[in-house]
Amino acid sequence: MAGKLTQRFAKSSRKPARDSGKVKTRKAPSNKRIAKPPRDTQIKRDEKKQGLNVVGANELKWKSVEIPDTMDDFGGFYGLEEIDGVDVKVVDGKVQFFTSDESNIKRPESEDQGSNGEVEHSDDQEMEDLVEFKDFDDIEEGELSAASSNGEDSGDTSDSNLTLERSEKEVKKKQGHNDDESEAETSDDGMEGGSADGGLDADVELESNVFGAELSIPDEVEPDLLPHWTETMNLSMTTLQGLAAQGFTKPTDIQSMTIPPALEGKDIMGKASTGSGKTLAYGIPILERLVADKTTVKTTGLIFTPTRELAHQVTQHLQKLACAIFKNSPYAIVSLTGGLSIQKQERLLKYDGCARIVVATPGRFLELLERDPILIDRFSQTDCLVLDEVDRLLQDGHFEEFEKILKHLGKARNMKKKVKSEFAGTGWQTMVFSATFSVDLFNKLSTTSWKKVGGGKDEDEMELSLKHLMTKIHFRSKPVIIDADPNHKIHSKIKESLIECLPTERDLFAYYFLSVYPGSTLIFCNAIDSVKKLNAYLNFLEVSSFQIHSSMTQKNRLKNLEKFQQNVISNKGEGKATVLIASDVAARGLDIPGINHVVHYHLPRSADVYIHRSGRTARGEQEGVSVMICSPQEAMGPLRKLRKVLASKSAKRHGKKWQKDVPVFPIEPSILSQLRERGSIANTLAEDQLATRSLSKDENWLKKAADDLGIELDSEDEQKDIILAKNKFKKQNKQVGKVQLKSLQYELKELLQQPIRKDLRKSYLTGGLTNLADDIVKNRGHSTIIGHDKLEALDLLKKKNRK
Ligand SMILES: Nc1ncnc2c1ncn2[C@@H]1O[C@H](COP(=O)(O)OP(=O)(O)OP(=O)(O)O)[C@@H](O)[C@H]1O
Repeated sequence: MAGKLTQRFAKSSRKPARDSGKVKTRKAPSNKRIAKPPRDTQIKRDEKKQGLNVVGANELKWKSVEIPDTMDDFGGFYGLEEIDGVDVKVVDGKVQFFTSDESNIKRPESEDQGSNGEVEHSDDQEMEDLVEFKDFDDIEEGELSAASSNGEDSGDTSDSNLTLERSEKEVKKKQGHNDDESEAETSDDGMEGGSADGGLDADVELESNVFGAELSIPDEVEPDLLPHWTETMNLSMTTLQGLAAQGFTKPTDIQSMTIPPALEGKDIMGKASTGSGKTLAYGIPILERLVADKTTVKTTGLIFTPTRELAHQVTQHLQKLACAIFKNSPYAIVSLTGGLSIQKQERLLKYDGCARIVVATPGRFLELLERDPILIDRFSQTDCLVLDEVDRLLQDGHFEEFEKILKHLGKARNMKKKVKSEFAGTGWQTMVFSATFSVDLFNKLSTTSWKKVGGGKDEDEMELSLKHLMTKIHFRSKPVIIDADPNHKIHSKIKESLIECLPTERDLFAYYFLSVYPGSTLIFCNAIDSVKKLNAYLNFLEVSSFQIHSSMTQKNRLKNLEKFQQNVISNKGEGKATVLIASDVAARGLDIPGINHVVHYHLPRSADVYIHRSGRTARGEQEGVSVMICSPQEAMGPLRKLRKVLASKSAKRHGKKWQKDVPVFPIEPSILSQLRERGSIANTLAEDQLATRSLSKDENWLKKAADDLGIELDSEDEQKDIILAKNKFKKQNKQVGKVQLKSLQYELKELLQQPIRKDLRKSYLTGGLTNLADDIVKNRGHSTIIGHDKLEALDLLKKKNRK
């Protein structure tokens, strides 16, 4: 019987591989899931006899489904389309549509029709339907099996989980949503989102995978090409190819200490500094298991991360490692996170060969398990469980979700054990990792009493943390404890420093730092409001600045990460700063290549956050700078505590003063004074911009609420609500009139055109102490400050440390 079909219309704008002919020439994999044409044709003929038209998805006249504005969980529903009077059948794993109602079919005038009225499909058309289906979130069974099991081309490999859904955006636009300003996912402070980059084009798609890069994979790797790997561990050719493709010639400390026991199946508790390669320390053992497990299609490894970005990044990292076998299988290693369509993820998980390794955030993973018990069964058979950034995963909020996940999977696993002995295992291998295990680090820096949490004074920090972990995670036995860098809490390649200033001058000092030390800088703020304000401020000062915080939509977060990275490359040659301003959503795990400086606009609330934030620089073999902007009040309390917690054991033993631990960053007053005026105007403009946006949002919200309630709103109602009125008044106070706005903008423009000079000296091109002309010709001087040396913040701090 014909029913009502509902389809999620979410075409990727990426060009499918159809043109290349690769899809057409795809061969069936060994499990023969590709549709068999003869039977297919027979069914079409039978249906025709019954007066039914067999049509492609593209030829149906889908109608948009109205979604009520009040539905807040729009992630999976915007862009829904439906149709009546169409029957759908799966024939040999291929979806077919049948309808007797001609009005359901789009008929372009030029289209050829066969004598019986059936649309003749060319081969190309059929292929288009197949590709379209993948993009509709509905994936052809044979196609996926083919892609994932034999590694042949499955079309556009860039269509990963990061793919954006155009129609979703279009519908949102129609409904008056600005992407950058929509969706408060886990809003810390209840504030609205803001323009990500002061006018980011909402139609811009992600052009590349944010964390991805093209690799050239060697066909074979002679073991003696990677002796550092092959001499100490027995790795498959697949892994060696992945390592060689990325140029990783030797394991990092945490990798050489972790991989051998992990390959033996031991549970691991691993600690190593930020940026030291922990992802591959657990990724390689999982890949080795997967390569050895040729017969099954089960999920070999289940990896949990606390943030979505980190899950996507880990996925990319493992995809690169496994490039030799999964080069063209974008779904073999997948991330399951919130912020992206749950329906798509559910469909994906139904196919054999997909999700051999899963990287998930606990919230979305639990949601998926609770919607489909079959998934509980499937994931309970996994071999290996990893908790990346375990200390964060087990903190409030996440832990309840994680505990439920463990309960579901554990129960299913035990049941299997009783019923079918071949499924019985001794439990999965568990590996947990972080750069911060010490309980001390988690104490809030702002608390007045400084208490050491934990047991005896001399008890090892890792042992203490393990006790804590053992109560939460069920290891099979006591795990192997690995501490790759017991003497350092902060990565030894990070040079720390401190800028003291008044709380109201943070913006100015941040601008100073960026002006004198251009490069790629990641600035962390404690509040989303501050992220938005600083972003607007820097944009007015013509600094390339982007923002990322938890009240932005997931895709805008990823988009801004991508834009930041693109700008880092283009600005580098010109000696200009590129800035990413972030809330702590970006503090953990993110591996953004080439960050030169991390600036703590506010001191973080705990020492572990400080370590993770700072660790966004000095990744892998690189060095980096971490600068704290600190008010006198912060210096008295939180900073003191922070330095005490971070002090190395030897410094503590020698009674070294915490103040000497971190050098003060040198500031040149003459340069600062030249930045003051422009900074002040930018500040007024930024406040005006944010207040105006916020007021217009409030107004829309009030109007909508009144409409929903069917009441008429007049300005007196607003006046009566004291909080509303106060808020409005506060914001209005920050606005400047149109005329003043124009004049300020003009003034700022003029100021920005004036060059900044070292020591406010009148410098002459060929005279004076510095020969500017010579500097310019030899590209020696500072790119924006006349008469100033080109100096890296890192070199400056190294010199200072030596002194
Ligand atoms: N053996 C290796 N040789 C060279 N570079 C490596 C090696 N292993 C990993 N890397 C690189 O080092 C960087 C940091 O790796 P990774 O993200 O795994 O660090 P991490 O220890 O997990 O950091 P965090 O604690 O901040 O999450 C990455 O860019 C990665 O590609």
